[in-house]
Amino acid sequence: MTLVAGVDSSTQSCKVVVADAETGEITRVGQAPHPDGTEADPAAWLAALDEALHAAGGLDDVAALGVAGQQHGMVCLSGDGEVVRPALLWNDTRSAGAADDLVAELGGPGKWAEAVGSVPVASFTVTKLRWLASHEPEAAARTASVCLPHDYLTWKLTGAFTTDRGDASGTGYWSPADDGYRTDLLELAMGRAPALPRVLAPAEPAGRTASGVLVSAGTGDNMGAALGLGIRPGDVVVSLGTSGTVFTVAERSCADPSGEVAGFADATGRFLPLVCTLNAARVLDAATRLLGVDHEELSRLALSAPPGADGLTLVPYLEGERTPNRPDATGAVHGLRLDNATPAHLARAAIEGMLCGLADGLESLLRQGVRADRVLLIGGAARSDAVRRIAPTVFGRPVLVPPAGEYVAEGAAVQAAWALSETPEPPRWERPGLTTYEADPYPALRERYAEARDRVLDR
Ligand SMILES: Nc1ncnc2c1ncn2[C@@H]1O[C@H](COP(=O)(O)OP(=O)(O)O)[C@@H](O)[C@H]1O
Ligand SMILES: O=C(CO)[C@@H](O)[C@H](O)COP(=O)(O)O
Repeated sequence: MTLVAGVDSSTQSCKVVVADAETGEITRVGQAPHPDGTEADPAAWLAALDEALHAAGGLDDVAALGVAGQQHGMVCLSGDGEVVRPALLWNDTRSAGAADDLVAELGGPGKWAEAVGSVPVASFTVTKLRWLASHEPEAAARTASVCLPHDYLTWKLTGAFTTDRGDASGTGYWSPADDGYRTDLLELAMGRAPALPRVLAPAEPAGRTASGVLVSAGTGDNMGAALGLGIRPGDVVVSLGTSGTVFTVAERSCADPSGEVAGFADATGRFLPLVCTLNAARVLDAATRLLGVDHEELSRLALSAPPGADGLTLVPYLEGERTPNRPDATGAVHGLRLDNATPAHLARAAIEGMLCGLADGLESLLRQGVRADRVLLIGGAARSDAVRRIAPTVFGRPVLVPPAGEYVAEGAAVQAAWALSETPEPPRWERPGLTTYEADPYPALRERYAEARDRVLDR
C-alpha cells in the first residue's frame, strides 16, 4: 500500500492524516495545538507540525505529503531566511485602516476586484504589508521575501520557496483571472516588491524532504477542504472552524466589487468564490464559558429552546468582523426579556447568531450567480448536534453533513496522491455517506438578525 500524508496547519491547531493513496482510507491521524493570538512565531507551526506528524506515526513509510494552511498570514523573511517579526494572521484586524487606504489609492473597490478578484480587508496579506511599512519600517526594510503559512512550512520541509494558485489568491497581489503576480500592488503597499514564492501548477510537486518524501504544492485551508470533499459546481460548503466560510468551486473567476465575496482560486486550476466571517466556532466556545457548560450541554440547551429563541438575538462580532467589514465591532445580545433570559435561550441565540452570519454569506455567494444545489456543513462546530439541526432552519434549505473528519488535511493528502500519480485530475476517494438534516425554515429569525446586526458598539 502506498501511503500519503495531509497536513492542515490551521488557526488553532495542526492536524495530520495518513491515508492509502489509492482508496483514501485513513490509517493514522495526529494533532497538536497552535498558540493563541492573532500573531504567531512561524517556528511554533513547525513545532506543532513535528508533534502532529509524530502523533500520526511519522513519515518513514509515507511516499508523499501535502501541506494546507490558514490563508493570508504574513510571513516576512530576511535575506538570510530568518523570520523578521511574528506572522500577522488572517484574523488580525490591525491593518483595517491600511486596507481602506489601499482601496482608495487604487481608485475604489471595483478596481481591486478587477485586479485580483477580491477587495482587500484587514485579512489580506497586502494590507498587512502596508501596515508593516507604515508602523514598523525597520522590519519592512529587513523583509527580503514574503510568504504564507503553508509556503513557510513547505519551504522548511523541502528548501523550495513555492506556493500555489489557491493560497496566492488570498494575498491581494496575485490575480486568479490572469494567473500571475501583481507586483505593482505589492509596490503600492510597501513601496517596493520583496521576493515572492514561485506559484506551482496544481499537481506540480514543490520538492522532497531530506529523507526523500515527495512534497506537493500545498494550498490554503479552504482550498484543501474543497479538494478533500471533492466538491463540484453546485456544491456549497459551510465551514465552521475558527473562521466561518461559505464557498464553492467555479469554472470562471469571480470579481465582486461589493467585497463580500472573495474571488479566490482553488487547488485544481479552477476558482473558489468564498465569503469569510471572523466569528464561528469560537462564538460557541465563548457561549460555553458564559454558561459554564461543555459543548454537549450547550447543544442540549440550545435544542431545548424554540427557533428564534423567543426573540433573543446574538450578534456574534466577538473578534470584530470581516463580512460585513466591521473590524472594530463587538458582539451584542438584543431582545432580552424576563421570559427569554435563560441559559437555553442564550445557547440557541449563540448558535443562531453564528449561523445567520454564514446564511448572509450564502446569499452573497448566490448573488454572484453561484448555484447551491447542496449545502455541506464541516469544521469543528459542525460536531455539535444543535448546529446541525438548527442550520436548516437558518439557511432555509436542507444541510448535508459528512462524517466528522479533517477535510482540509484530507484535501492536502489528495493533493499529495495527485502529485505522485501525475494524472490530469486529482484522485477521487470514495467517502461514506452524508447525513441530511432538514427542518422548517424560520425566516423571522433572519429578519430579526438583520435588524440587530448593525446595532452594535465599536471597540
Ligand atoms: N462539539 C463541538 N461543538 C461546538 N464546537 C466544537 C465542538 N468540537 C470542537 N469545537 C470547536 O471547533 C473549533 C476547532 O475547529 P477546527 O475546524 O478544527 O478549527 P481550525 O481549523 O480553524 O483550527 C474549536 O473552537 C473547538 O472548540
Ligand atoms: O481567512 C480565511 C479565508 O479567507 C480563513 O478561512 C483562514 O483560512 C483560517 O481558516 P480556519 O483556521 O478557520 O480554518
